[in-house]
Amino acid sequence: MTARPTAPDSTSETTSDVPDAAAAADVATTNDAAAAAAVPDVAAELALEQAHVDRVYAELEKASRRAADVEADGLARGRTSRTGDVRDEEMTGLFERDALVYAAARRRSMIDKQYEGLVFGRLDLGTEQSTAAEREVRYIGRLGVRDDDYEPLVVDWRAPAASAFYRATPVDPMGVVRRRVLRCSGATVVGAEDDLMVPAAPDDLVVLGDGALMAALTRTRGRQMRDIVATIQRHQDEAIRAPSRGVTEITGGPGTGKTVVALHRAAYLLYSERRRFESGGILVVGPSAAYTAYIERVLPSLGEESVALRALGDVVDGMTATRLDSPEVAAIKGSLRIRRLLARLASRTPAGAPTTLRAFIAGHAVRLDEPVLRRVRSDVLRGHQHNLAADAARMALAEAAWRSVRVGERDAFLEAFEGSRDVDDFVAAWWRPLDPRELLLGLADTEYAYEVSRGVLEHEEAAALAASYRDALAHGSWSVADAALVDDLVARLAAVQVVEREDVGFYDIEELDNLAAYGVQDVRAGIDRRVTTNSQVGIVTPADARARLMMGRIERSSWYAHVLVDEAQDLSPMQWRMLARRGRSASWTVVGDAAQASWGDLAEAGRARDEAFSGQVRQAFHMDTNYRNAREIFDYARDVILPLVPDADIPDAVRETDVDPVDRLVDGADGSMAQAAADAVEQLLAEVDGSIAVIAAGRWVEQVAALDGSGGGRVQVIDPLSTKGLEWDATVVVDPDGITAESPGGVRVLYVVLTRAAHRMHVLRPA
Ligand SMILES: Nc1ncnc2c1ncn2[C@@H]1O[C@H](COP(=O)(O)OP(=O)(O)OP(=O)(O)O)[C@@H](O)[C@H]1O
Repeated sequence: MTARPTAPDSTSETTSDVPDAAAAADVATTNDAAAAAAVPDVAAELALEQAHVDRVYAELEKASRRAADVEADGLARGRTSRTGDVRDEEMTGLFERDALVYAAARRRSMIDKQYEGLVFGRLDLGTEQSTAAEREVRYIGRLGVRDDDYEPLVVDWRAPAASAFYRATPVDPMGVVRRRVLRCSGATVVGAEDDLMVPAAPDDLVVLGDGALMAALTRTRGRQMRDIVATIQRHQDEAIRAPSRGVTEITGGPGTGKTVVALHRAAYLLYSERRRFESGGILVVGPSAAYTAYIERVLPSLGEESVALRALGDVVDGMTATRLDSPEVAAIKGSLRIRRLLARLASRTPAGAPTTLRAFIAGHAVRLDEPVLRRVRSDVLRGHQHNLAADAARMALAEAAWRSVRVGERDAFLEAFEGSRDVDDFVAAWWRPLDPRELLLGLADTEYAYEVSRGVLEHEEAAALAASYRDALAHGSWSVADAALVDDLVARLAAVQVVEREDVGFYDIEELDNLAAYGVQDVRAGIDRRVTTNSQVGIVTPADARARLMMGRIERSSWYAHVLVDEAQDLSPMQWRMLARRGRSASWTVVGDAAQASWGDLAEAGRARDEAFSGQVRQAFHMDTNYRNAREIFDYARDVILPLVPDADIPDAVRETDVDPVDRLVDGADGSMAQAAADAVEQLLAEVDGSIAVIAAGRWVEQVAALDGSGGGRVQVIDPLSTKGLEWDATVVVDPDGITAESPGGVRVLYVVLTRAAHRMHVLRPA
C-alpha cells in the first residue's frame, strides 16, 4: 500500500497535496457507518475500534459504580478491616485509583454525547517494518481512563503521552506509523480517517480515508463553535502546550484557528496545573455576548467548566452591557484621557450634599463652611477610597471642628463630636456612599459634563458624552465602553459597602412593602421578573430606565490566575486597564489580528496592553493557515484589504470549492435590496446545510430584518461589528462600502465581515 500525505500543516511540507473539498466530502460520506458495511476493510476496522470504545465506556461505568460503593461503605471501614493481605499503601493506592477514575467518570458525564466521542484518536507506534504484535497501540481521548490493572485504555489528549498524536509528521514521525482519527456519534464509532507517517504502510496496517482535517473542515458549521481536539495541527499544538508563565501571544490572519487554539490552551492549562488554575480561575474575555454564546460549548466539550467566560460588557461583576456607542463616543470613553475626568467625578462633593456643617458640640457652636469642607474632603481622599472612608472623614471633620473652636478639653470635645446626632446626620448626607454608575449618569447633564471635562475634552466631545448618558437613560442600558469606566471608578471609590442587614439586591427583596427603598417603583402581578421573598412571591418591574441602570450591586474585581483575551486588537486602553485589574498576578494568553482592528488608536492601546502585562516574559506564536474560508472567499477578502492595509497578515487558505463569491449590483428601487437579499438567502439555503448570516450596513438593516430566523432558524441577521470571531457556512454581505463607511475600523471591519463564510458568500452592492 502506498503512503498518502498527512493533513496540511504549516510545519509539514505537504500542504500543497491537500485533497480538494469535494474529495474530502466523499471521504466523509464513505466513512459513514452505513456506507462502511459495503467496504470490508472499513467495516472490520470500525468494528475493532468499536470494541475498544465499548471497553472504555464499560470501564468508566464500572469505576463509577465502584467509587460510589466505596463512598457508601466508607473509607474508614476499609482501613479498620484490613488484614495482612492488603498493605496500607496498596489500600490507599486503590482508593486513590478509584477516586481518580470516579472523577474521570464524573467528567465524562459532563461531556455530553453530542460532543462527538470520548475516544477520538489512535496511534500505532513502531516502524515501517514492525509487525502488528510489535506495534504499540495508544488511544487518545477527551480524558484518561485506566483498566483494573492500571493500564491506560485512553490517554488524555493533554498528557505528554498524547503529544505525538498532534506533533508527528512524515518528516518527524516520532515513532508513529499511523495516526487514526475516530469519528463517533455518542458511544458509536461511525468513521475513521488515517494519516500515515511513514512512506509505505506495513502490509498488515489498513489506511482509511483521505485525512481527518479536510473532512472536519468541510463539515457543516452549526450555531456554535466545535472543539478541534481530534485534528489539532502541530503548530497549533505548540501554542496550546506552551509554558503557562508570562504572556503568550497568538497572532494570525482570519480563520487561522487563533480562538479555538486559545480555548484548547485554557483546557491544557487546567490539566497541566489544575490546582493553580482551578483555584485561581481562568477568565476568558471576548468581544460580545454573541461571541461568548458562540464559543461557550468548546470548553465543556473538553470536560472543563471552571472557566469564567465574559463578553467585554460583562467583565464587571454586577453589570451587563451590550449596547455599542457611536465610534466617536466609544473613542472618548476608551481613551486614557477620560481618567482625568473620572478622577474629578470621584473627588467632587456629590450633588445634593450639604455645604455647611452646623452643630452644637460640648457647649460650643461649631460651623464649618464649604472651603473647609472641601479641604477636608480632598485631604481624606488623598489617603482613602471614598466608600471606605466614612470613619476617616468623620475624624477629619472632628479635627477641623476642634481647630475652629480650640476652647476647653480637646479629648472631651472630640468625644462629644463623635457622639453627636447632628454630626451623624451631616456625615450621612455629606459622605454618603457613592455608586460609580450614579456618577456617570450625572454626566447626562450637558452643563455639568462641560464643567467636569474642562481641559480634558473638547466642547463637542463633552456634549457627545452627555448625550450618550441621556441615551443610556432613554434605553435603560449601559454601553460596552461604560463597563471600563465603571470599573475605573470602583477602583477609585471602592465598591459601595453594604451592612449585612441591608445587603439587599434587586432580586432578594425582603419586604414588598418597602420596595421603593430599593429603587423599585412599581409592583404588579403577572409580568416580568419573579422575586422570592420570605413568605411570598412577588413580581417586580423596574419602572424606569434609571432603576434598570442601577440594578444589582457593582462588586470589586476578582483576580484570576490566567486571563485569555480574544480579539485583543479591539480593546481600548481603558478596557486593557479593566482587564489588568483582574490579571495583576496572572499569566496571559492574548489572541489577535491587527488587520481586523476596530479600535482607532492602536499605539495607545498597545501601551495600555504592555502595562497590563507588567513586564512579564512573552512568547509568540503565529498561525498562518486559514482553516475557515474556502480559498475563493478568502481571495476576495484579501483583494479588499491588501490595497488599503498592505501589511495585513495574509494566511494561506487550504480548502477550495471551485465556487467564486457572487458580487452583485442591486438597483436603488424601493425594496430591491430586500428582494436581492431574500433571493441570495434562498439560493444559499439550497446550497449549504448549515448556518447563514445576513450582514448588513446600518441603513439596510430594517429591510433585511425579516430574514432573521428564516430557513427554520438557519438564517441570522447580524450587524458587522457583532460578527467578530464568529463564522457561518454562508454569508450575504449587504452594502460593503456602507459597512466600511460606518465602522470605526473602516475597511478592517469590512475585512472581518468578508472572512466569516466557510463555503459560500454573496456580496450585494447598492448601485
Ligand atoms: N486543526 C483544526 N481542525 C479543524 N478545524 C479547525 C482547526 N483549526 C481551526 N479550525 C477551524 O477553523 C475555523 C476558524 O477558527 P477560529 O475561529 O479559531 O479562527 P480565528 O483565527 O480566531 O479567526 P478570526 O480571527 O477570523 O476570528 C473554526 O471553524 C475552527 O474550528
